[in-house]
Amino acid sequence: MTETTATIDPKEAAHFGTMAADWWDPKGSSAMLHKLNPVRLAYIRTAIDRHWDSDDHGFRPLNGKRALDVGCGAGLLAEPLARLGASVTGLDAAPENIAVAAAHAQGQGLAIDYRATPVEQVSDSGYDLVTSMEVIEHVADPAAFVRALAAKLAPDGLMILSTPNRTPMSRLAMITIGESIGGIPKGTHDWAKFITPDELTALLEDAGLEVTDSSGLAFDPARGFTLSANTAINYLLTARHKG
Ligand SMILES: C[S@@+](CC[C@H](N)C(=O)[O-])C[C@H]1O[C@@H](n2cnc3c(N)ncnc32)[C@H](O)[C@@H]1O
Repeated sequence: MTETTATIDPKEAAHFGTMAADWWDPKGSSAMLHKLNPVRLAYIRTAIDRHWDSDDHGFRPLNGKRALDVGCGAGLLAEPLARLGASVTGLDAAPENIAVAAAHAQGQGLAIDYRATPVEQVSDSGYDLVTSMEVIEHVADPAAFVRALAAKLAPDGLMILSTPNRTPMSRLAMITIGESIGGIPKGTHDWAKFITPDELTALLEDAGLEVTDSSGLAFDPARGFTLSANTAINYLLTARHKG
């Protein structure tokens, strides 16, 4: 079993490790993440273009940039970041996910540095982009996790996080419906560990960052996930070093 560290809860790592084999199947146990991926990629792409004023970089706005995706699973976000030109490092608590991620990237001809290493034990830093999508609600110590993410971010870097809000609506959508008929494996979420935007903003500020943008991720059965002002279910935050 994966060891407990400041940020890794071994029970969470074991749970997600059981999902590794069908992670890339859009109808498999990670179906919800496949549904989220296009909309969060659109958000990230806009944030990148704004942050680096990269209109002129065309299809590869992350050329020459280093990206760190923490809690990468089997690489649903890491691979598009590599295609946008970044040199990508992906970390995950579940070694099974890292094995599937590495094999998948190789099959796609993508050179991604995948590691089953806790973020606080990564020795290099200075990443231009740090992402962690749908992860903080699964870590052992959210404050230590955010501090460790912040320590990896370059002085002018960009951090983007997404996570479920802690509201009656998120309990209904992500657990009551999501884990019964919504395709999310049972036991994936503990509502009490969900973090509100204000709580996450406070953790980021304590880690020396400031939030520069936020968006809700709303769901409706006809249109799927969309960016929205409504943060009741899930949301994205962009942050950078203060000052
Ligand atoms: C819901 S999945 C999200 C995967 C990926 N970020 C995505 O959105 O496609 C959560 C992932 O975080 C990983 N994880 C949980 N706690 C972690 C930690 N403390 N450090 C790194 N990865 C962690 C799990 O193993 C799992 O792969």
